[in-house]
Amino acid sequence: MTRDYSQFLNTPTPATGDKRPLSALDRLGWQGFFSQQTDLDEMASHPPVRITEVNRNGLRAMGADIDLVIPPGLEATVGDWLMLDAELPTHSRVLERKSLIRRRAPGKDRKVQLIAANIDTMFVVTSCNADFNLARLERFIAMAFDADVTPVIVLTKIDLCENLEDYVAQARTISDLVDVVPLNAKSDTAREALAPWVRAGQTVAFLGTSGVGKSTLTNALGQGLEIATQAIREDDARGRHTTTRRQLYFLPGGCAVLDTPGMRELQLTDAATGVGDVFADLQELATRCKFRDCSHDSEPGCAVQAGIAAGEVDPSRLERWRKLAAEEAFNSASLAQRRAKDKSFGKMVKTVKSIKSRTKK
Ligand SMILES: Nc1nc2c(ncn2[C@@H]2O[C@H](COP(=O)(O)OP(=O)(O)OP(=O)(O)O)[C@@H](O)[C@H]2O)c(=O)[nH]1
Ligand SMILES: [Zn+2]
Repeated sequence: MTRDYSQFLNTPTPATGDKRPLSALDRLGWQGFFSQQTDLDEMASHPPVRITEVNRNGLRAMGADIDLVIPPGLEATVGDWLMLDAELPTHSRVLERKSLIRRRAPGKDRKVQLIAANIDTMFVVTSCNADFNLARLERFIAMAFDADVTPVIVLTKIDLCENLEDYVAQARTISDLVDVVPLNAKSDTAREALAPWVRAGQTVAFLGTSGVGKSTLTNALGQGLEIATQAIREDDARGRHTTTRRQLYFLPGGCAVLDTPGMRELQLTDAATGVGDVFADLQELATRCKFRDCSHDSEPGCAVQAGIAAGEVDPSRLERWRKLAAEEAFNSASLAQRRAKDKSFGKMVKTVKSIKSRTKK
């Protein structure tokens, strides 16, 4: 007997003009991508729940009429969808992710940490002032591409800036695939400007350095919900302030907003694909260099240098590509690779020290 799954398997992402009432799952960000991974039987016995919060007690999971805390032990992160095993919650099945933002933990063990899953849009926020930095924007965009998240560049503080066109033009040089949205985060029009991405059933996040307007924008979307100020700050062992909570907030219109400090401090790691996507034009050009390991410096037959000579390639962009690729490679290096590097670095330091001490004597 074939069962008719069509009713729930075709859960389209609600469109802007869609007046259909939103189900509890819609509001949590349930999409066709997830329903395709399950069936009615499983949904009945193991209902879908989304991880909306990660804290010390475990993972908070919400579904239709479900709100529980799963104790630590499940390899899942905020934004994940699970098919809940009510008896043994830590054995719940984690659904395949639409997108995943990870990072390597700083410090010795360099374990990969899951930051957030199933984000649809990442607003990369910068302001039209000294914060604006093309290299940093490119790095954030590369991260988004690598995580399979759609990046959108948001330029804030346009009300305080005189040469807006310059900023917009520069931001547009980054990638043809990325929209650029200039706005005043404090004005009533901010919500409207982000509306194409902030839709029911979608999950969005803000990324950017401190003071660029992420909280202001988050609050603008929430209409006075004071979302971003709800994060709990605690002192860590070293007396620094850290936000221990990572949380998804749900807007009245049915869109989820992620607020996590981890997102704000992302280092570029394991994002070689993303870097390649941002600099796709240069990467393509480089395939025509004479040598496969061309460093695009002074090698003969370098197609990239030829592009610069012909005025088709911006030399500063090549420079940023190099730096970003190097940063990515360094941060993504395995512990063993780093140890090897550290060893040779350590040797060098020793040599320098012994030379110094000898010359002192
Ligand atoms: N005039 C103007 N002020 C803005 C705009 N966006 C943000 N601000 C102001 O800039 C300051 C910093 O904004 P926040 O929203 O706190 O910045 P943030 O990115 O959340 O900063 P962190 O929480 O430190 O990461 C606040 O005083 C805002 O009112 C803007 O578009 N125009
Ligand atoms: Zn080359």
